[in-house]
Amino acid sequence: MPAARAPLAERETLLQMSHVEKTFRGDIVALKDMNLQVNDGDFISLLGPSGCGKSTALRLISGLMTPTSGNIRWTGGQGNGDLGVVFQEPTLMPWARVVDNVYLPFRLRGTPYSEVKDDVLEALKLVGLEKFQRSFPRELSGGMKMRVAIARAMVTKPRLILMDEPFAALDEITRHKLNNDLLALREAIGCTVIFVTHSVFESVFLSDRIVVMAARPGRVIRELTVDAPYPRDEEFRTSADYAGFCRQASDALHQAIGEAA
Ligand SMILES: Nc1ncnc2c1ncn2[C@@H]1O[C@H](COP(=O)(O)OP(=O)(O)OP(=O)(O)O)[C@@H](O)[C@H]1O
Repeated sequence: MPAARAPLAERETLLQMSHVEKTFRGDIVALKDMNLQVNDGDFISLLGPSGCGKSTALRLISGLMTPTSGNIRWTGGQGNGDLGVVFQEPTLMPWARVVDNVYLPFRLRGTPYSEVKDDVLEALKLVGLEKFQRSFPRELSGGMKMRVAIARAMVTKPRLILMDEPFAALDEITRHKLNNDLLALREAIGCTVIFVTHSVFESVFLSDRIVVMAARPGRVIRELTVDAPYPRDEEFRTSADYAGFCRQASDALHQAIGEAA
């Protein structure tokens, strides 16, 4: 069992983005002076209108891109397997069975399957797909494919998981279910999450910190704390507290859209 999360104010810094700027083609300022401290155990949502630089921020943190200026530093350095990434598309290998898709991060490191079989099967169990380990992606629904992608991102028990609108293409009911499952999974492996979304409701349900961004240039304009305990469930989703947090986040999002207009 992972240790209980420390209160927000007492968490240790996992990584720090300092004065990060990203410019494309010389004049498209995707991000300007972005500062973000990510602490161990945070569930952070990056919430903002289209084009405010949410995906760019995630790609910079993942190391897929480098900042034009500023820097991103992991406390104590980034170790092998510290990071898992889930994109909007599940990006599974269509020719490989579910179990082989989840094994992939280990295979890329050259770890034999026999050494990590238990981890792979545990990850599949955590996403409720142990009975589908021999299936191919084409035999799965959209929600199930996304579960495989999440299992693959979590199988190495990374310290940080980056998720770029993973549920945007799913219907509302499936999305709610995956939101519930994601929180349960996070409890099980105890990782930190940065989650990109356009949805106020999703950001409030999942996160304890919401970073609201505005576009042109992409920047952070507000940060909100969702001070509601985990585990969160349907009772939270229908509570007055939830409605209140959604109102705050919605106001901040409207401010972000107004500032970009
Ligand atoms: N490779 C690129 N080349 C040129 N411009 C880019 C590139 N990637 C992103 N941009 C621009 O940078 C800005 C931020 O894009 P980004 O995709 O990070 O925004 P976003 O908030 O994730 O948007 P969305 O919610 O629509 O996915 C946009 O104006 C986008 O057009």
